[in-house]
Amino acid sequence: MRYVLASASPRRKELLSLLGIEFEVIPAQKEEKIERVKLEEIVQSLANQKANEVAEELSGDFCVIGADTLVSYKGEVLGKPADDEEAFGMISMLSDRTHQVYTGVCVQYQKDGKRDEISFFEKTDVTLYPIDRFEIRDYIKTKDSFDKAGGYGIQGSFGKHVKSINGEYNNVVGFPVGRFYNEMFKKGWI
Ligand SMILES: Cc1cn([C@H]2C[C@H](O)[C@@H](COP(=O)(O)OP(=O)(O)OP(=O)(O)O)O2)c(=O)[nH]c1=O
Repeated sequence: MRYVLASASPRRKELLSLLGIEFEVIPAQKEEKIERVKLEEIVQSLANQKANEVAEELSGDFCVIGADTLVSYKGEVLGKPADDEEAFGMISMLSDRTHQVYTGVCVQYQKDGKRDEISFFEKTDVTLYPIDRFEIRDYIKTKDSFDKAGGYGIQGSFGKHVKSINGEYNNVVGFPVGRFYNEMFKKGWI
């Protein structure tokens, strides 16, 4: 099977590699559109748009994987911060509280001319210790914020501010590899 990851995220590439399958990377290029209200629907719709965009370019047998990660705190949806100030605002809001990280995954699978799909989301609760403004400034100086939903990366130096998580860790990093593997295994696609 020709496995294709429709994502430019280096974290997703690393996480999918854990499954030991050979795959190509063809990132989706278009700006995704948010048309839903519930976060679990938004991340699945965005993942769907990414996977479909790449699948439309392919023919024959393929298995295209798209994913999207967003952070949510009390109804506010946080994507990637546009600049340092926005990152500061996001991390201040998340400090000393519990927020949710949602990743939507969509798999477009085509074999012998038949198309099928998997779509799911995973939610992980993340609780942070209190972080003061000097610590936030120091973190933002590392430039680790800018390409990450919510303005932080749990896998880097920000890890010292994480008190607890409830749910799949890799979901926070951008790809719930455990859930993905199990969904794929049930379908016989891996
Ligand atoms: C919360 C959090 C997010 N992230 C990352 C995962 C995602 O790469 C990113 C959210 O952006 P996404 O838009 O989901 O993905 P992307 O733009 O990196 O890649 P593509 O659209 O091509 O698939 O934030 C972390 O690495 N660590 C974290 O702790």
